[in-house]
Amino acid sequence: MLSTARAASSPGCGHRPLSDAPRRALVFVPGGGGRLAAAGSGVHGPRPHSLVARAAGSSNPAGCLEAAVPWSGIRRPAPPIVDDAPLSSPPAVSSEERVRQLVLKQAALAAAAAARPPRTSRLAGRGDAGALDAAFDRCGAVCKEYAKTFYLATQLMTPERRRAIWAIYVWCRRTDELVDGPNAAHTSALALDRWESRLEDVFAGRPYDMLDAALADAVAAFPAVDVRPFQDMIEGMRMDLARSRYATFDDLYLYCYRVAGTVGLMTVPIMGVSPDSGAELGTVYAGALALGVANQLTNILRDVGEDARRGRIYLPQDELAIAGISEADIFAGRVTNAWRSFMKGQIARARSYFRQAEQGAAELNQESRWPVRQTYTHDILQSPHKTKPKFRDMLRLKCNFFCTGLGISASIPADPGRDRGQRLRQLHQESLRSQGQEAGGAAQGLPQITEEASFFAEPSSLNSFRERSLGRPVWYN
Ligand SMILES: CC(C)=CCC/C(C)=C/CC/C(C)=C/CC/C(C)=C/[C@@H]1[C@@H](COP(=O)(O)OP(=O)(O)O)[C@]1(C)CC/C=C(\C)CC/C=C(\C)CCC=C(C)C
Repeated sequence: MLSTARAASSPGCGHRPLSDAPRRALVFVPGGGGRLAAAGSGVHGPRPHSLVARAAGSSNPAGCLEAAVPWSGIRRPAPPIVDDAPLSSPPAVSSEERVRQLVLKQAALAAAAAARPPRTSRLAGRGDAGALDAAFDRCGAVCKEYAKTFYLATQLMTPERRRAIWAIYVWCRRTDELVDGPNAAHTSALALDRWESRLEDVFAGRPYDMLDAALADAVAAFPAVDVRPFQDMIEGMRMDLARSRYATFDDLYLYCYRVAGTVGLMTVPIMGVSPDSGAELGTVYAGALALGVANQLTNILRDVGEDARRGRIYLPQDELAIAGISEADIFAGRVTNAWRSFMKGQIARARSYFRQAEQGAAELNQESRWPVRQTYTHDILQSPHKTKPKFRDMLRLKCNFFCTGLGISASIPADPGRDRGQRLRQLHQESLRSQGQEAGGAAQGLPQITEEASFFAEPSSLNSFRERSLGRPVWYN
């Protein structure tokens, strides 16, 4: 989400009251495509005007993409054209349905690519292996710096897979930093256009710097990785430049797909599906999409207060209106019964996406499951109506923690692997002890999202990534 500097200069951040809206409780409809319904009525409130703002301009259209050392190297044939209508066209069907269709196409493309022989033309084969190794090492170092537990978990993967995942992680983080990092105020729509054409060059085997070169090598090694989710993530960043309100959940869903669901589509072809899986590839992809959406929704609920302080509200306006919550209430951080009940519905919705994600995660290659589960943030979603952990919850947490441990050993096929698994588990514990609040939720001391907490949590404790990136050398140039 957007940085303070950008949000402050971003138009469309006015505080528009919704106070004349009817007050109604919203309940989550399981299996209802993420829908919340007004209790006792199938009727939704009026759809408020969309407060779409124009894209923020910048005196520095180059943004922060200029400083890298050019790289010449591998060629990858142009990626297959995906003939989906652009997701920005007026919706005849819901965004959720259009994204679902796109995900199924991605799964079909991946299946077709997997049937082709592996590509051989790689940078590594051209005498650049040392430089390429250094590029991947750098990606690993960035990943370790920003997401240590996840980085440790990737040690379970084959070297080729983990290098590719690191390269994708770094590309995603660079992309996010364009609108959310210390230099975000300099990111214009033009800078994002240039970032996108640079992405196309990466997929065409013309990387611009060493981090791009790692990605170019990764996508050459895993031809089922398609450019579309990468382009869609950039589109998500464009949404962040252009708007600060979301009229409906369907609008917000599109944003969540673009900035987070895309991560799943980028990475499933690398992680691979278990040979024992009987599931359709589409189910696995749908789970991957759901995990990104679930994590992003959780992120949004975690950051309501922080975003509001930047004039931004990533909550469906029609649902706020039905709940009788005004923008003024949000900007003032008013915790009313209406707010609690609203949050209860939002938490239930996020949880439902986590449940769907698990159906896909269970089908992945065993060595990929733990790394994936390290990215779940569901532990910070408190059960509704509980602000203090009860004995039952503590027991459940302990069980979760124990099961994570079992997951690790179960993913180790042979004795040497078992030793490696034990060592990894030990490293994981050490890293948790030393970091205090790395990924993984309640058991590891993350701030909890209750129906009210997101207003009051200290911003500085909420976002370790962003905090850690400030005041450091800007590695993503
Ligand atoms: C195991 C594996 C392959 C993990 C993927 C790791 C990866 C490539 C992560 C990239 C994450 C990233 C940097 C995304 C950029 C956009 C962004 C920042 C999205 C938000 C992440 C949270 O970051 P943060 O707390 O820093 O947020 P702030 O911007 O600072 O506010 C997101 C919430 C998205 C995270 C989404 C995922 C990690 C999705 C993971 C999905 C999979 C790995 C698919 C799993 C497959 C199945 C079948 C379930």
